[in-house]
Amino acid sequence: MGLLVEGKWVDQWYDTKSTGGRFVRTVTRFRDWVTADGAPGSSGGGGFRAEAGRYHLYVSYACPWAHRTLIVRALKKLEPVIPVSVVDPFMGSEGWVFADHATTPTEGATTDGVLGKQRLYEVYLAADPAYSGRVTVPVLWDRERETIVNNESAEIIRMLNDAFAAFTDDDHDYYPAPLREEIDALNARVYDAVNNGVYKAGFATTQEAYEEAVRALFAMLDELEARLEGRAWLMSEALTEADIRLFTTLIRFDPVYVGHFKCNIRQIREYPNLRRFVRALYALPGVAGTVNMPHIKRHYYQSHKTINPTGIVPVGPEVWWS
Ligand SMILES: N[C@@H](CCC(=O)N[C@@H](CS)C(=O)NCC(=O)O)C(=O)O
Repeated sequence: MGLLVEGKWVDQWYDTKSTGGRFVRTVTRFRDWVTADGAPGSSGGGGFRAEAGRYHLYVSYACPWAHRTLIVRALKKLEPVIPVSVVDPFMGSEGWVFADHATTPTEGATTDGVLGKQRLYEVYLAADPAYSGRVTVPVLWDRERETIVNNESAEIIRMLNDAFAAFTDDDHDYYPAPLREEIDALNARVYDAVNNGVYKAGFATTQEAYEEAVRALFAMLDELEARLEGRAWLMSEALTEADIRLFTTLIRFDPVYVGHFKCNIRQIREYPNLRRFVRALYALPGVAGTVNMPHIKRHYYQSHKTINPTGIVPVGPEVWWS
């Protein structure tokens, strides 16, 4: 685990000393947009026109942020249009690495299908040899301009939703204009309390920071449980990106966050509506294939040695989501 500093890899764990034991996630750096005609998107420059085979996704099956992109890619039937490379779930001293560089590769991990690199940080350096910052998944790579278009999952899923309409017969809109304000408002709260909330609880290094995060997390889960009463999805009958963004945290919750991150006031399977919601989203065509529990469990329990020094991966829980 580490980061790049002016193009050099430095092996270091998250610094929480300067933030009172609180884990603070840094802002992502590559912010260009793929659009249908190559016009600039809401941030960054233009020149990234949607084309089949031009863009490549680097993901980890373990990562909830990367998982968003895999789900939208599957639901939009973009698998043939945007190929994927999958890093090994174990994140050690060199950060994310590909299957050919992993000590004990986990089934489902792949090599780097574009550049043939062995470590994900080398992909970042190929885009910017002087890059400083965290080396995270997901990454959307442009084969033509040989650079990273974007490494922010919230933006990548919007590109997959609307830039590639010419390459898919799926016309479902996961970010429909009339609901955008409501989706954005809910996303912000779910991000803070739930998606990032589990990390704030798990990576906290003071009791106070942990309790603050865990209480806010469960207050929000209780609210979401109430919101889902009598409705299929967060925005009522329309499946939107807000559901996908919540799902990737909920599917990891009982197997990982309850134990590993100490988010243990309740489990998701004890919430009738959240449980139904997870099962319904999991059952959508293509989604089950994006959920790789061995990668998810192995990543967290084995990579975070400060939290789980033995690296033992729990056997349970029993599967309730399918
Ligand atoms: N804001 C980013 C966050 C991505 C992220 O933090 N990914 C994690 C994996 S779950 C990662 O690659 N972490 C490596 C690191 O922080 O060094 C996004 O949503 O795309």
